[in-house]
Amino acid sequence: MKVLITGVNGFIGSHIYNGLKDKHDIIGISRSKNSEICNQYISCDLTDKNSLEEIIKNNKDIDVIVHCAALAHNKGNDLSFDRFQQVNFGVTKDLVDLSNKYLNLNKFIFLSTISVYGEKMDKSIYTEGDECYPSSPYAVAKKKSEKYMQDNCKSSYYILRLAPVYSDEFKLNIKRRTEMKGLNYRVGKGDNKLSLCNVNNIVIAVKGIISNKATKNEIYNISDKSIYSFSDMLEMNKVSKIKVVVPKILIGILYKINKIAIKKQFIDENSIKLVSDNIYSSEKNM
Ligand SMILES: NC(=O)C1=CN([C@@H]2O[C@H](COP(=O)(O)OP(=O)(O)OC[C@H]3O[C@@H](n4cnc5c(N)ncnc54)[C@H](OP(=O)(O)O)[C@@H]3O)[C@@H](O)[C@H]2O)C=CC1
Ligand SMILES: C[C@H]1O[C@H](OP(=O)(O)OP(=O)(O)OC[C@H]2O[C@@H](n3cnc4c(=O)[nH]c(N)nc43)[C@H](O)[C@@H]2O)[C@@H](O)[C@@H](O)C1=O
Repeated sequence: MKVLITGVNGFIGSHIYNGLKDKHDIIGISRSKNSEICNQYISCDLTDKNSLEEIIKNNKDIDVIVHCAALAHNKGNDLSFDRFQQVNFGVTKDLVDLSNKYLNLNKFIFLSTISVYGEKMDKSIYTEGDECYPSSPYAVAKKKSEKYMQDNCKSSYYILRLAPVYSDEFKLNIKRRTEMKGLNYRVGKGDNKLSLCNVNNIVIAVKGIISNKATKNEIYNISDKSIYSFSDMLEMNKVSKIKVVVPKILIGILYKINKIAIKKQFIDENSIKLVSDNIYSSEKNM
């Protein structure tokens, strides 16, 4: 199969590349000039639709697209709503439109996020059929991409809603929940529960989809079978002997003050993430 991986130099794209490279012919795109891993690499800012169109026109034999490129991890200097729309929605839309126009595409795999469900204090388990209430610009753009794909993609599509992803080497999502200024911290007893996703499980899912083991035109939560407590995450990221314990009630008060007075989406979203259970079931059969 000829597979196009966008965001091939990124954390997840590079793992998918390594998992597929022995059996498939892979073209990789990212923004950076060079790729240390991908032989058939094209450097392209995907927001430049003309350049993307040239790439697609010149590779009409692409069978599968794995679309990983996005602004993730609050990266980049321009974090405006418009920038998330441009990169995280606009590029997905262009890729769908261009693949409809030029390719006889077999499968379009889109890396979405569990953030599309939105954060809720009083809800702890999220499954694919649940209503979505995305709040951050990142999540809004991802949800809009999902909808565009469902309404317009002519090939089979597969939407993967990833729980926060980690590997043995890359634990940013765990670090952010357990470490601040070089010190480990814990909220309350550390017993709140969370789904995480080992990057290898994404590679397994993508391989399964490419080898026709998944039902097409579906959305799938992708997460580890295990559910983790914040104390488990502290074990995965021990950086200091001292553990700062932040009382849950303090975060609860901040959450309430924010609702009434400060009204910052960042505080709302992240206080919910720290004091509630967030389980993204991956039990749906592929
Ligand atoms: N990591 C996680 O926990 C989660 C990730 N996801 C999703 O998975 C996908 C991959 O995430 P991850 O690998 O962690 O993120 P990274 O930031 O590591 O990788 C993102 C990739 O996208 C590329 N990219 C970004 N903007 C552009 C652009 N304008 N043109 C071309 N390439 C661009 C980057 O290129 P370059 O490096 O050259 O700048 C990079 O290769 C994203 O869609 C993300 O939303 C979803 C849920 C959780
Ligand atoms: C599924 C989802 O997974 C990942 O997102 P996330 O881990 O859920 O979200 P986050 O990184 O915004 O927040 C996680 C926690 O971390 C703290 N927090 C936030 N921002 C800073 C921050 O800038 N610094 C520090 N120290 N802590 C922070 C905050 O306490 C919060 O509770 C993404 O890769 C995303 O791509 C994705 O889709």
